[in-house]
Amino acid sequence: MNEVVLDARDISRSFMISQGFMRAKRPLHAVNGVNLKLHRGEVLALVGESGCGKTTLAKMLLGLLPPSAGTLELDGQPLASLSHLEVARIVQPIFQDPYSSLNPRKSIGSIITLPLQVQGDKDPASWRQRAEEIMELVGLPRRVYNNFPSQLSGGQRQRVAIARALINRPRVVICDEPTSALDVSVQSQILNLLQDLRQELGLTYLMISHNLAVVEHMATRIAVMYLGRIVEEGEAESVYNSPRHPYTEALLGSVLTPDPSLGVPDTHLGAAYPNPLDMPSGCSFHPRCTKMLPQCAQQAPSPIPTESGHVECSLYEENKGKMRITS
Ligand SMILES: Nc1ncnc2c1ncn2[C@@H]1O[C@H](COP(=O)(O)OP(=O)(O)OP(=O)(O)O)[C@@H](O)[C@H]1O
Repeated sequence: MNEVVLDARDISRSFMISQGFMRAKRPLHAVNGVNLKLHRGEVLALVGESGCGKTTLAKMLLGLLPPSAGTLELDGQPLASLSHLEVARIVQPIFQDPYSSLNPRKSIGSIITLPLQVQGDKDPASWRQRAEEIMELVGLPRRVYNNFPSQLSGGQRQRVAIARALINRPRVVICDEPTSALDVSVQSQILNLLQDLRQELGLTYLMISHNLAVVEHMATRIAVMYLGRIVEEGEAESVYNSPRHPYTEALLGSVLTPDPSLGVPDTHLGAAYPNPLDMPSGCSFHPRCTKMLPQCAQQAPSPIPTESGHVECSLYEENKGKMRITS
């Protein structure tokens, strides 16, 4: 369980944003100094509101977007030294929308076997057999091999996406909201399937969600992201049962507005999600925090170790390597 399969050290990614004609471009810090370790066999849930940087972080971990700063290692090797094909053999994504992530003109068989072709598998005669094996594992009947995505239900399409991701037996799977586009009745079936596959194939998951409840029964660890930073991280049970960061508490209470672009002030938190181009001074959460201290508007908190992770909040201070509440 202690083998590190993915290690992100202080990684950041910014985008230069133009705010209109004749105005200078400004950096938007989508991911801002994130440290994250994925240990073999664990399910790390990355949670946070829309726009906090989850997808940007996932794209960097998949080698699809280079970090502006920091280092990334996959299976002990610097990600920057690996080719796209090598990265794809180690880490694979499963996206949220099985309607748009599958090519409607390709048959299920060709969708599932495409990664074998891309990786230059030398034995095309075995592709169908390998596809059927993985179809059985994900609960898809063999008879759909020659069907097209439009002939399948949403749940079956997500099973196709899972089969495609797993056919080359990656070690890490990044699941980006894997059930949010599905009917509620199907969501738990897909989560249970992912859980079974993890055990059977020894997989490690990074599960991205804006909703802590969705990942509740799967996560072994939880990382809470806010405006590009991991503000709290730790063992799932500890984060659920005794959340330290006021933002984690708010997420657990599910009181956040789902779409920050709506600019709707959240009644519980008192203010809308900030514009990432105009980051608040000090602690970036302070304008919405119900427990704000006088220093929070000026001073960005440093990470403080907890029993199983860390929290970035001035309510706590480090005392001989342990955390205590600021007096
Ligand atoms: N290619 C890009 N160019 C400019 N800005 C970007 C780009 N990609 C992301 N951003 C900005 O970076 C910030 C983080 O976006 P990101 O998509 O990573 O967040 P997210 O948490 O995944 O959101 P969602 O849950 O809606 O997918 C947002 O403010 C977004 O507008």
